[in-house]
Amino acid sequence: MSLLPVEDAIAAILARVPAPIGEEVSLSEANGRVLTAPLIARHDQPPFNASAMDGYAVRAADVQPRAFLTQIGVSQAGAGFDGEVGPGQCVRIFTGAPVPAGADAVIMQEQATVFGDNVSFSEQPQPGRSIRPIGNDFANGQVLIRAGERLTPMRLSVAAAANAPALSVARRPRIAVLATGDELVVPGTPLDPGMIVASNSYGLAPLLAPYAETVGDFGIVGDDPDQLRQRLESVFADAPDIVVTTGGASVGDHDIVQEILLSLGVTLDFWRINMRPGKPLMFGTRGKTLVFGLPGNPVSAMVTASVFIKPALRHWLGLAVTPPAWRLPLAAPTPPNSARRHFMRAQLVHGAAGSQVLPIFETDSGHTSSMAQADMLIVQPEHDPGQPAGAMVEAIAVDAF
Ligand SMILES: Nc1nc2c(c(=O)[nH]1)N[C@H]1C(S)=C(S)[C@@H](COP(=O)(O)OP(=O)(O)OC[C@H]3O[C@@H](n4cnc5c(N)ncnc54)[C@H](O)[C@@H]3O)O[C@H]1N2
Ligand code: MOO
Repeated sequence: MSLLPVEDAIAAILARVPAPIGEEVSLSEANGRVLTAPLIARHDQPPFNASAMDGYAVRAADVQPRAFLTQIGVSQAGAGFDGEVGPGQCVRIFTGAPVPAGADAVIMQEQATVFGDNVSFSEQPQPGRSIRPIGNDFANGQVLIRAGERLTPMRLSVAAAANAPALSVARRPRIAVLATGDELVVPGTPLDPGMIVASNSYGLAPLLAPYAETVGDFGIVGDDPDQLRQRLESVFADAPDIVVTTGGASVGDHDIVQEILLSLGVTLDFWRINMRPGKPLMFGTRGKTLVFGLPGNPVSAMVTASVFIKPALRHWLGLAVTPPAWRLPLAAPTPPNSARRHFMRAQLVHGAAGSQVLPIFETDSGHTSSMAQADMLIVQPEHDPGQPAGAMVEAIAVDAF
């Protein structure tokens, strides 16, 4: 049986992902979205020379020890001083207020001694002192956030400062999730003999949600061909962009997901990857809909979603930068690997030696409690002989977007 290399599978998936489509959203709805058009400044920021301190706007050359300047007015944020500061004069000014014409420095009020309208200063400023010059932050026409970048709270703050009420961001896919298996019951159900709680969808939905417009949970369906066909028909009738099934992906007599998908018009691109866990992953398309058939084992489902669906979703959104694979020293040795690439559960640990990655030695793809401890997946190459503690290894951060 030939197994597809991981890179080939990712390439095959990315080739099916459509180009990003832009939609306008208001700033308050844009967090986490990915820009499809650059954010370009439409004005200089600050829009005027602004004071960085509460104090006095002065002509720097006029400030001499024991000399008094005459205060001729006040400039406050939102209400600047209209006149000009002449020789021997100063203006009371507050943080963020426009620096009046004639003044070329601001002295903070802690350095001032005031007698009525006369002010002397204990500091002799250089021109430009405590002034934020016009355009110092950004200039009209400057690209502030590029297309393909994800909006974060800090970037949204800049977008608002640039006076953009709405942004063009990538439309997110609508995702449908369906669990298959006769043995499955929803969480909270008393377990009859042979039954298993269906957990996969509860991990997959939040894993995929940050990239999705919606993640619809189509529940559990048994391994009966007619029921599975009917349920998948109703999934496709909802016209999702991406369908994710779990279970029934392997070669057993009840593993009928592939057969039913094919009968419903899905074209299969591949089935079975040279990896563990997650070997029986299948991927295809039905019209414009991408279809991922994940293995039922819970660790296999979460690992294949992380390794294959996440990159597809990033590509869908037009994200320009793929997250760098971490290179971290091992906190403990790894055992030799088989011919399949191993995505090894691991923990990120921080100690005196810095950050290290600690392998979790559980390899059972049904072992959920060890998965719950993992915040990294060490990418162990095919036929890797095993590495000593301290060796640098590649790892994927489970929570990385
Ligand atoms: N003869 C072979 N048998 C198996 C092979 C193989 O190559 N030859 N591959 C194994 C591998 S690797 C995997 S992975 C599994 C994948 O099997 P399926 O995708 O067909 O999954 P199921 O048989 O339906 O379930 C496997 C396991 O996971 C539990 N499960 C299923 N769905 C859920 C769910 N939603 N939540 C929680 N747990 C779930 C299910 O009860 C089973 O225990 O096949 C191997 N077999
Ligand atoms: O690949 Mo299966 O997911 O190892 O158990």
